[in-house]
Amino acid sequence: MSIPTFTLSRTGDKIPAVGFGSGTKHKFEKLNKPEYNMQTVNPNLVTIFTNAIDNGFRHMDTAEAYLTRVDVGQAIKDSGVDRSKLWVTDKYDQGWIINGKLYRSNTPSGPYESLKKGLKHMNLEYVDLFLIHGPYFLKATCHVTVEHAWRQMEALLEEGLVRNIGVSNFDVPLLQKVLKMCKYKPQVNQIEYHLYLQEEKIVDFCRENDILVEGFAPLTPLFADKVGEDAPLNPIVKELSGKYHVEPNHLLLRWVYQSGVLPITTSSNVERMRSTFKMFDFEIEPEDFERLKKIGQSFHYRGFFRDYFEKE
Ligand SMILES: NC(=O)C1=CN([C@@H]2O[C@H](COP(=O)(O)OP(=O)(O)OC[C@H]3O[C@@H](n4cnc5c(N)ncnc54)[C@H](OP(=O)(O)O)[C@@H]3O)[C@@H](O)[C@H]2O)C=CC1
Ligand SMILES: O=C1Nc2ccccc2C1=O
Repeated sequence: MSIPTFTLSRTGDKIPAVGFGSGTKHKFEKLNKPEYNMQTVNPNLVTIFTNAIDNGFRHMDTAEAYLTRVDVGQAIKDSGVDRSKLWVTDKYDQGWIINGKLYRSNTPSGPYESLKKGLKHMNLEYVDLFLIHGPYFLKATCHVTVEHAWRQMEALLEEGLVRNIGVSNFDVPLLQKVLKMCKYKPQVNQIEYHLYLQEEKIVDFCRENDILVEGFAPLTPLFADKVGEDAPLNPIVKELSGKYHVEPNHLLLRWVYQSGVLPITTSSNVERMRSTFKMFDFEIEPEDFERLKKIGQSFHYRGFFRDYFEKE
């Protein structure tokens, strides 16, 4: 099975067009178990990530903040897949404010030291993509400004320890700040993106600047605990899943992909992992694509980083 790719503008590197996340539920599987930490593997997670690779994923998404670097590294080793055939994305933990609570960075000195640690924990010589994870550059979270952090990202690039650099959860003003001072532009911005959060301003800005958008939480419209029982897409998702003979998750992933955004999804379920790639076996017709888009725009839902993005 060959997975479609997106091409990054500066290097021409080809990134598999769907990624497997080791954050969200897996992050909590690590954080909530005091017997594990960022240096010790959780065998359950290694099994899940190895299953993902065994069942076709070639793009793994991890982060310092997830504590799952070591589990992803072990899964890569256990899978036996050649390193050159896998895409690995990692992220620098600059610290957070979530629901008003402050979380300090794991590496306040910045991305340089973070990545060095990460390579050790993953047992890798390089990562394909390294991102600044979030927009929270406060004295209380880390010791670098976003500009200092970006210089460190560029140093990692020049040393060959990372093949591409980018950001995550950056809005337009923060992207502009980096573009103004950078030697190498961000290649990627990973943001929350789904039918109920289409982020047109950020996506258009990224497109104009050759920055690939990756979308996390692409399946959000499926979850009644997030969007409610009567969310407006429910009937059309049912109708079109029937029309295209796919499951609702395939339709949602396909919509993200067809909109030019690379979805980062995850699962612990082997059957769901295996069937994810059905998203590449059909095409949503333009009229259906637009109907989904329009109905999606009639409702707003953001699951992550409301403190930052919904402050005004
Ligand atoms: N940069 C950032 O700040 C962030 C990055 N991320 C990255 O994105 C990744 C994915 O994020 P996430 O929000 O989990 O993505 P998704 O929207 O893909 O949701 C994944 C969840 O959906 C469930 N699921 C999958 N398929 C189905 C289905 N057919 N029906 C019902 N439930 C289903 C999975 O559970 P099950 O195991 O039961 O299949 C899993 O818990 C993260 O792991 C992380 O790597 C996420 C958040 C923030
Ligand atoms: O996957 C993630 N879950 C999170 C929760 C809080 C902050 C960042 C993240 C992720 O990147």
